[in-house]
Amino acid sequence: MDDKAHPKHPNGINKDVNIAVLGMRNVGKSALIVRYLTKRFIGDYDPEMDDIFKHTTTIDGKQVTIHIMDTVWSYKHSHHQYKEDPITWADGFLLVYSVTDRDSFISVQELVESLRLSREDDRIPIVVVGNKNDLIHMRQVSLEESENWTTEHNCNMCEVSASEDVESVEEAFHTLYRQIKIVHKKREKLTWIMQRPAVAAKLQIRQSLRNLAERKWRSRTSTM
Ligand SMILES: Nc1nc2c(ncn2[C@@H]2O[C@H](COP(=O)(O)OP(=O)(O)OP(=O)(O)O)[C@@H](O)[C@H]2O)c(=O)[nH]1
Repeated sequence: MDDKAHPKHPNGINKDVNIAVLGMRNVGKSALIVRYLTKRFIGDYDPEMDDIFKHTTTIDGKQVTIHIMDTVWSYKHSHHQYKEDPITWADGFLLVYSVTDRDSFISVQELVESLRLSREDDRIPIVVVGNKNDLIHMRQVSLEESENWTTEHNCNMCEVSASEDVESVEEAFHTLYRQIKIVHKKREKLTWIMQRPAVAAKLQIRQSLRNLAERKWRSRTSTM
């Protein structure tokens, strides 16, 4: 299943998409990934199983390839040897909590903040997923609370059950995929604009003027 082939677009932007699944222990990260890849729910997983999966599927009528990384909580302090650092590797993040575990929801909130800080990007694609919504009697986090928090912090969210529902799990991954593609398209457009001769010339002139102004300012301050 593991295949690291990850072709680059001529302008350096990957055509494939990398998704890292993060969240506290026992929230159902592996269950969600297996459900998405195989449409099946498996109760227990081999903790040593491969941590990057390649998946080719059709989204919005297009055939696409997604690489999905399963992680171990807390990946930074665990002894698990990642081939890649999920923070720099991923184009987007699926942050999972369990609706039956308030601490796991708090940890997702912390993850949102720390991912945005470490990637220095407030618009990094993130989808927050509340798993195990089949366990109604054990619920500790309401849908309303989660929706309020994610709206306030500008992320998409959904509730799913890896054990009972295929569609909502698929929708969570595909929503994130679409967000990533929007970011890629914007970046592609920007690269294209920057490479146009007229724009490149303007930028060069602007930079030369800036350098000149800086040199003048330096020589003035050094003679004071
Ligand atoms: N009822 C219910 N149980 C679930 C669901 N998803 C996962 N589980 C169970 O929750 C437990 C943890 O699931 P995992 O997928 O191993 O969780 P994880 O987040 O990958 O855990 P770590 O590998 O320890 O980080 C297992 O016993 C699963 O069977 C769900 O949607 N509903």
